[in-house]
Amino acid sequence: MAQKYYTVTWDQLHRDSKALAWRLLERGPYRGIVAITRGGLIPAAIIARELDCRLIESVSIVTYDEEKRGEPRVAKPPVAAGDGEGWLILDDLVDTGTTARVIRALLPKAHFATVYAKPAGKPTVDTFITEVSQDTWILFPWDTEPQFIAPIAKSVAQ
Ligand SMILES: O=P(O)(O)OC[C@H]1O[C@H](OP(=O)(O)OP(=O)(O)O)[C@H](O)[C@@H]1O
Ligand code: HPA
Ligand SMILES: [Mg+2]
Repeated sequence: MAQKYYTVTWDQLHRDSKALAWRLLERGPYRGIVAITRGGLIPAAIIARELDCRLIESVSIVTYDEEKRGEPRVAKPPVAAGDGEGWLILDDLVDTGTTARVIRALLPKAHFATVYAKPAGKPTVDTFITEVSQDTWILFPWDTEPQFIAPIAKSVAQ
């Protein structure tokens, strides 16, 4: 299990994805967007809207079972993006870079961007917005829900 958690709200994800769209705008236009499912789907939808891009391809790469990393499995390869020339690949984050290396091998000429990045994955991504430490687990809004938290005075040892 990770040592720290970094909770991302829907609002924050929307803002960070828009910040990424601003950065990607100057590198465009793009032929289309490749969303890495599932985590890349929501950033891809937000960024496609901002970049006015209607052509969305999906690639399914399964690397984790909750916080446990396994061998990456391509459950659905790209069918429409050729060698990636002119295409933008989007994912929610790079952690170890395992998923990124698989997608780069499939689409070597595409631009690869993520909203969040950890140090080990940073060299595998072309553009990202926010970095968190390697021992931090990012909790995305689709993995969480608001719940009761005890008052600070009752949760620390007196
Ligand atoms: O840099 P890495 O160590 O490869 O980790 C990053 C990948 O792991 C997560 O996907 P996951 O395999 O959990 O699948 P999901 O997107 O369907 O949840 C995340 O969405 C990235 O795609
Ligand atoms: O920090 C993370 N959060 C959510 N999913 C992930 N997949 C790899 N690393 C992470
Ligand atoms: Mg993923």
